[in-house]
Amino acid sequence: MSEPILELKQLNKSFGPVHVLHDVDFNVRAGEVTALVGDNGAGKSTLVKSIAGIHGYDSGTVTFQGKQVNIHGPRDAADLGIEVVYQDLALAENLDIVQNMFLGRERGSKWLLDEASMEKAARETLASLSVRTVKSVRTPVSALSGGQRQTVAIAKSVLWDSKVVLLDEPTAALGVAQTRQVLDLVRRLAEQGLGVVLISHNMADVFEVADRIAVLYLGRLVAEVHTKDVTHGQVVELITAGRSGDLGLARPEAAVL
Ligand SMILES: Nc1ncnc2c1ncn2[C@@H]1O[C@H](COP(=O)(O)OP(=O)(O)OP(=O)(O)O)[C@@H](O)[C@H]1O
Repeated sequence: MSEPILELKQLNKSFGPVHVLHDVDFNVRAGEVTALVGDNGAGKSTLVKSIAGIHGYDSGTVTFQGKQVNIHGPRDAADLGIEVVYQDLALAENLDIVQNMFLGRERGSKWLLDEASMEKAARETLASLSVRTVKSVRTPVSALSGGQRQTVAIAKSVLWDSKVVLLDEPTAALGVAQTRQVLDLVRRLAEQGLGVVLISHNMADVFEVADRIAVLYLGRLVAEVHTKDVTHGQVVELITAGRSGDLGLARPEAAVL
């Protein structure tokens, strides 16, 4: 079993009087896809935003590549190589793929921002992820399908030597074929050695690509299990009830309670 690249311990987060995350332990492992699942309001987005530095956490520790780190803002997360691909994707419609992939990344770039090198880097990144659905990197985002947009947003997140990528419902708005392409891409990220976190409500997607499943229930991490050790039914039970009697009896060692 690989050591976690990112390890959260006893994380707590409140918004005013609302205690959202309770002593959450959560691990991300390089080369693996960890699905983060839980009902609406369970705290998935709050956990991801804590990791991404969008908002802080009140207590707990974050260890990255074996060292304890502080993530106080998005810059801290980006400097560590932690990237989040949000559902709204934050792509600029009127700009092309290359421009979007470099948007907001002007500072401290490893490439001088001349058009030719940006275009080359964009093309190479898409090629390294075996993305073939996008014909030209000069296509404006407004002309791309939902799946292609998702692909561009994911490729953007790995352009900068990322180590951990968190994907918020990447297939939520996609059709069957596009979902297929994005799930393939999610697997390839892990195969390239990244630690991948997939937030999803779709059990079929989760069971298809995730190596592990972490379940949040009312702000508590109630289980972290190997996908191969559980059934859909057990995971649904963990999501809806915070426990699975079945799992408890059959494989007490599988759930970290
Ligand atoms: N900025 C905020 N201020 C106050 N409460 C918040 C804030 N952000 C989230 N919450 C509360 O935290 C809880 C968890 O919300 P969160 O969005 O993290 O859940 P989620 O698991 O991502 O849900 P969903 O699947 O619906 O996106 C909810 O009760 C929500 O109302």
